[in-house]
This record gives sequence, C-alpha cells and structure tokens, in this order.
Amino acid sequence: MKKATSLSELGFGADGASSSFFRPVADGACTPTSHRRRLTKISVIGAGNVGMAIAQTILTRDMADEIALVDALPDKLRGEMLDLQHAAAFLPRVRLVSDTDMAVTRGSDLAIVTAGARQIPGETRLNLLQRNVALFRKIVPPLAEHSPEALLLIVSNPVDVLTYVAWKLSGFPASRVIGSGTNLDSSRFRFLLAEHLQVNAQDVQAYMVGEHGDSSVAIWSSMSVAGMPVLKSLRESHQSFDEEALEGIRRAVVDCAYEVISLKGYTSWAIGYSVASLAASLLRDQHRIHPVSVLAAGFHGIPDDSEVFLSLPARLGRSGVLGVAEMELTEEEARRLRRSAKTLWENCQLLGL
Ligand SMILES: NC(=O)C1=CN([C@@H]2O[C@H](COP(=O)(O)OP(=O)(O)OC[C@H]3O[C@@H](n4cnc5c(N)ncnc54)[C@H](O)[C@@H]3O)[C@@H](O)[C@H]2O)C=CC1
Ligand SMILES: CC(=O)C(=O)O
Repeated sequence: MKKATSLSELGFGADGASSSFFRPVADGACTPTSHRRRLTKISVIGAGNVGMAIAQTILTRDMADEIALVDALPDKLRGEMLDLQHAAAFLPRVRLVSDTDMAVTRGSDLAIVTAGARQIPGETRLNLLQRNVALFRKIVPPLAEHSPEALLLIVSNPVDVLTYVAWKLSGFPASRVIGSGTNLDSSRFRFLLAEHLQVNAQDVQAYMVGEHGDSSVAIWSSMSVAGMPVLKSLRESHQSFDEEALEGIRRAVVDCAYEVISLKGYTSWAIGYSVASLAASLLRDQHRIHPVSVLAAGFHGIPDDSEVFLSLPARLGRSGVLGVAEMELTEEEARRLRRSAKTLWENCQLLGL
C-alpha cells in the first residue's frame, strides 16, 4: 500500500506551505515560480542497477533540475526514488519523480534508456537482442511522443543495435540518438594502460571504437600520453611488444565486463560515471569528444548505404552529435572496424525495421 511520504499528505497543509514562512518582496517579482531559467529535465528509463547508478551520479554532478525515473516494477521504483530523495540534505535541490507510466518523462531534455534484460554469466551482449528489441518497441514510441525534442541516450545492450532500433522507432534525427557505446570500454582501456604506465588515466588518450562488445577495436596508432605516442615507447621498452601482445590487452578490456558480471552479477558504477559524463557533455554543450555509438555510414570505408550504429569519437553538445572525428586509422584498424560494422549491421538487418 502507498504510504504518505510528504507532510502535506499527512495533513500538514497544502504543498507550498513555505508561503507562511516567506513573504514575497513588495512587487512580487521574485517569488520562486517567477524565475526565468529554463529547467533541465533528465529521464532514466529502467531503475535497475545501471539506471540507479546513472541517476545517483547525475544527482551528485548537479546537472538536472528534475529527474524522472520509470520502471515496470512499481514498488522497487518507489523505493529507489524515496531512497534518493532522502539524500536531499546532502545534494543540490532536484525534483525527483517516478512512475510506471511514460507520461512522467514529458518534456525531457535527455532520456536515458537502461531498461531491459542483462547478461547472465556466459551470455554475450548480442544474445540479449530479441528480448530487448521487444521491450524497445513498447518503450521508445511513447518516450519520443512525450519528449519530441529530447536527446535519446541508449545504454541497454546490445547498445549499438538498440541505438539503431531507437533511431528507427523514434523517428528522431540521427544526431539526437546516441549510444553509450565504447565510452566505457575506452575508460577500461585507459585504466589498464595507466596502471601499466603508472600515470593518471585522465592523461591517457586512447580510444576503443566499433562495437561495445566482443568485436571492439583498440586504436593503438593514435594512443598518447602527454602528447607522446605510447605504442612507440611500449615497443622500445618491451622488445616483444608485437601484435599478439596488443591483442592480449584488447582482449583484457573486452573480458573486464565478463569478469565483473561473473563476480558481482552485473556492472554498474563505471557505466554510471560514463553516462553521467556523456550527459554533462550534451546538456552543458561541452563539445567534448567521446567514443559513442553514432550512425557510422561512410566513415572508414563502412558502406554509405549501411545504417549501422557503432562507436567513433564524436563531438557532443546540446543538440547531440555535432560531428565525428575523421581519425587516421592504420589499414588493419580500419579493417577490424569494418568487420565490427558488418557484424552489427547483419544483426540490424535481421530486425526488419
Ligand atoms: N552499454 C553499457 O555499457 C552497459 C549496458 N548495460 C545494460 O544495461 C541494461 C540494464 O542492466 P541492469 O540495470 O544491470 O539490469 P537490471 O535488471 O538491474 O535493470 C533493468 C530494469 O529494467 C526494468 N524494466 C523492464 N521492463 C521495463 C519496461 N517496460 N519499462 C521500464 N523498465 C523496465 C526492470 O524492471 C529492471 O528494473 C542491460 O541491458 C545491460 O546489459 C549494463 C552495463 C553497461
Ligand atoms: C555489461 C556491459 O555492457 C559492460 O559492463 O560493458
């Protein structure tokens, strides 16, 4: 049973009782409802491990005036909302709302979709496709209808194919439909390299591109620390730093997620920070470059008539994807990227959208 959780519900007068504590100044121009700044609203669809990690990281970064949570499980949803609301004394003031009805997302600036099945140990991300496409058919059309101007940020897996699905089902321009993609894989890559080189991961410039998943591609040729090419110095310090060693590191990045899933059942904290950083770049118009899943037709030899979404370094701002960096890739890197694109596009085509 729903219990009263606000003082007004307990009979302590109407909402807005603050008027008995504060009186407007003489001309009434500065009452709380008369402020002019446009409020920022973020919706998180799916209040599971990932959705809640994202919501709490966004809360601590003070980038939204309102956060709407949606989930299919009403009790869990309300519990999650209340638990976050009870941190109010330690956080910036944010209106937190939740509902199982998508109408609660109305007027969102950014809608982040994390709803859906997750991998159990041994499953790949692509194994989730059919289950999560069925869910997206229910979620995306009402989401787009309630917030026709929103940016859509897809996190549910397999994220690249589902970003394509969200693009098709929303009817939004591709610049406003973005997958969290390899922003997370690139952080894992930078963490492993930083540990090896004993530097801060924020000083390692390195990208994973392509699929967020097994066929992701590590871009060794442009990797640098303090402007210095890392591959050259790795090769000089380790005589045997050959293709096999590089593939071993790429594989370790891919396997990271499987290891966490086998240990704790799911991944959550890193994706929470990854998505919060994307949300900040988008809503604060930062023009930062992130490897995210975008419509990749025509880049690096990916056929022009393909509608595949995969990760490439993209400049993000308030209107979404502002542009994709024309990276210089080696022939081998470009070949691996096209192979990743082919795998993903084959999966997209099976959906008949
Ligand atoms: N792109 C990335 O880098 C990452 C993606 N993921 C993916 O994120 C997704 C969520 O993972 P978790 O949060 O761990 O799973 P979870 O099982 O904890 O949460 C999923 C939530 O979706 C909700 N849901 C199901 N149907 C719904 C509907 N129709 N409307 C609203 N909510 C609905 C469930 O009730 C549940 O609370 C999975 O697909 C997972 O693979 C996870 C980590 C990283
Ligand atoms: C689960 C997942 O996609 C990840 O942590 O990379």
